[in-house]
Amino acid sequence: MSSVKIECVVNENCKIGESPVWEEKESSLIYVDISGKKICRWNSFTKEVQSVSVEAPVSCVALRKSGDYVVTLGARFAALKWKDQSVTTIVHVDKDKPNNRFNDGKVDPAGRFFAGTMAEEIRPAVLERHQGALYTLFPDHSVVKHFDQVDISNGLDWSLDHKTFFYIDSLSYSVDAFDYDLQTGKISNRRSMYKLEKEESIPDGMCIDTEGKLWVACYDGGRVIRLDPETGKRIQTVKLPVDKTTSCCFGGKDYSEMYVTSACQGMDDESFSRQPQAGGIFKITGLGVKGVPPHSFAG
Ligand SMILES: O=C(O)[C@H](O)[C@@H](O)[C@H](O)[C@H](O)CO
Ligand SMILES: [Zn+2]
Repeated sequence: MSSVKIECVVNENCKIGESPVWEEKESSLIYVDISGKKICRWNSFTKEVQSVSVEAPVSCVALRKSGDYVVTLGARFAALKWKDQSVTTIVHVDKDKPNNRFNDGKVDPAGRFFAGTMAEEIRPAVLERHQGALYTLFPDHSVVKHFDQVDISNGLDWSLDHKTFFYIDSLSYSVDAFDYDLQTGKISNRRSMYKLEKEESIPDGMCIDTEGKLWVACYDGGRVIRLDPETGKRIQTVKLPVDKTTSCCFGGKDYSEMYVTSACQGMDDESFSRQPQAGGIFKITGLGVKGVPPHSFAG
């Protein structure tokens, strides 16, 4: 554990960096800046960042089997063609709630795109409560709503045996588990797996490693924590040089590096001058554990 190293690989101040995804064929990390309204791609060889700007908050990006990407843009699922810099709407959700937008999302092991919504924030973590819901976009472009009454729909991932779905509604300060049916994409039997401690602050994005342990980025906690779903205990804490750590994924060679996104929106000048890398992308090496490659949307 003493060989853990943290490096800021993209020293640009995303307003809300989110949704890091490793794209093996490009040796790149893709991610979004939600309120910066752009999708970014950092090439790990050239160290260059390319980006596509869009006209609404873009809260997550995922790979697509046919190539290119799917994103959540405002309250829409949309297709992104990188070369053309074009986005086309697939489905619009929460039409009765014009103040809602999508937040975090991820593709399940069968190629379905899960993403949840929230009311737009007045300032970080302050918003109209219970306005969000969790949705799945199926490969045939049909949409299912799993539940509503969500505050801030956030991190999600699946267990290695695909029998459990892990999910975070940030303002519950809990990492929850559901039974997962990979055949149908249905979730059931919600329970809390881990309750955050006060200093860990707000649970945000998360990912699973090859030992089946969960890594959760703690917004305002300046850390990622490693949880054991079997025991419901925290087994490791890795602190970062910024407080607003938003999400994490594994990438790089054999998925042995962890990438962490962060935010600077809502910081005052004083805290920004103390944390000039706020909103940057960080690479953590030396964790001694690998991650699982991301799945691609099958539609
Ligand atoms: O990054 C996200 O998932 C949200 O879009 C953010 O707004 C933060 O989670 C939120 O501010 C913390 O409560
Ligand atoms: Zn998030």
